[in-house]
Amino acid sequence: MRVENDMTNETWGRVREILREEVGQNNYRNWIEPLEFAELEAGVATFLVPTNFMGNWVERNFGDKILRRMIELGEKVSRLVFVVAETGRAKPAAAKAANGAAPAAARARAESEELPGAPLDPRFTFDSFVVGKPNQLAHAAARRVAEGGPVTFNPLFLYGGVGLGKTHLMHAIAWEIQARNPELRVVYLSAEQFMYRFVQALREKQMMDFKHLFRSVDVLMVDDVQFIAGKDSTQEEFFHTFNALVDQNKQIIISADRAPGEIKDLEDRIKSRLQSGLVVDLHPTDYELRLGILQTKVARYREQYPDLVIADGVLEFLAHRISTNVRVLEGALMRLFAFASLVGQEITLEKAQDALSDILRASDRKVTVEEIQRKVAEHYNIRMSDMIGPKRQRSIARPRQVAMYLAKTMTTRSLPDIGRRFGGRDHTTVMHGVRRIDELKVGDTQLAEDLEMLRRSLEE
Ligand SMILES: Nc1ncnc2c1ncn2[C@@H]1O[C@H](COP(=O)(O)OP(=O)(O)OP(=O)(O)O)[C@@H](O)[C@H]1O
Repeated sequence: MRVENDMTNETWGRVREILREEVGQNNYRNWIEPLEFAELEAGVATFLVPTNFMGNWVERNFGDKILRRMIELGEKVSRLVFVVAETGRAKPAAAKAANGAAPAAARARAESEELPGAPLDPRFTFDSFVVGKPNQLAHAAARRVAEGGPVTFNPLFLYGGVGLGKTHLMHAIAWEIQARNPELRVVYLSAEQFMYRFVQALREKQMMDFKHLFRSVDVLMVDDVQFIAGKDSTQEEFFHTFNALVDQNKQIIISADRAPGEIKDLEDRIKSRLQSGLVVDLHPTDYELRLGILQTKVARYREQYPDLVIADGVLEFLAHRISTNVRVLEGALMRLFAFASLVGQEITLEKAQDALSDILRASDRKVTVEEIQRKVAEHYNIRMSDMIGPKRQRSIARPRQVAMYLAKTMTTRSLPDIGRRFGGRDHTTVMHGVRRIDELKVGDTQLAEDLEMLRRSLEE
């Protein structure tokens, strides 16, 4: 037994190192590092965790990964068990959590109480949320709710496509409320977790406890509520919880991937309840917001790694080329950071394109140069033949440059290739055109708007 445990301790050390790479530094610090390996007996590996919630969370989110890696390293393990450590043994996750972005009191509280919620991500605060046109309203509403005061919007319903910041905003609200009012019981969880807890309570005949727990919170936040569509008894319970809390004037915040009315298989009475407060959506990101997010993240990263050098134009290129989903954008940036730290060199546009070729391909909208030319010609009311013809007067040349610019930023075509498609022009002419538009758009808001509008309609 002793020998086996020593071996496993060593394996666990190696598994942790692999997971550090796999799940990222923040996840690692929050969830993996605080785990304490206890023993491996009869195929069951036991870990000590600071709280039940943490155990559940790790099991659900990282259990498979841990198990797989242990097996790969030769351990005879078939199951993981997470046991709450006696006080003072394992350290609470949040006390060691990432960059200190979240208020310390709130962190301590979130960990210390057995509320029925999921842990909050310390990175998701208002501080780290970049505001732009597409998310302005959602952000303002979230701020208002987080500031407390009389409950005016109930529920606050946030919706939007994948990776646009719904979860981030919800966590930010939770952190802020807890920082302002540490005595409030704020519970954040996904609709899936709500169902999981509900089913567990049913199975273990603890419905009274379940009801009591959920009705005793001050702020309830349920993420991805579309998940309960079609799940009748969970919907029913959710409806009752919702009503009980609203009756007590407790704040409810809900998110989903679409507007309440568009969630299929959701009971009408729930739809109408969800619509009864404030419904705001997070629009797909635009170029400016994407660039803002990239710049903010690079600035943060540089605080830790001042040696990072990213050439001019790289972030602009990414903001142009990567889809509206912020998660993909972040993934690309993380890859660049990793790349930079490995090769220790400046990240040029070329290197970025190289390192991110798969991501760029995946988010390639496959717009053709010809489509761009047509769209631009239509927009500026010039003929296609003029777009590729020799005329040089400004009323023709400027739209042509706009089209060249869009061709360069929206397709993977090289400059000579683009030149060929513009009536056999030289690549330096294309380069000049692209640069000219790049310069002009800074001071010329009309041009900037035209570009955005054209891009959007080409992306559709
Ligand atoms: N405006 C923003 N500023 C900074 N980071 C952002 C912003 N919007 C999104 N992000 C980041 O993008 C990632 C995805 O965001 P989040 O998980 O909140 O998306 P979501 O809308 O909940 O997506 P899903 O529908 O997949 O649940 C997160 O890491 C988040 O921090």
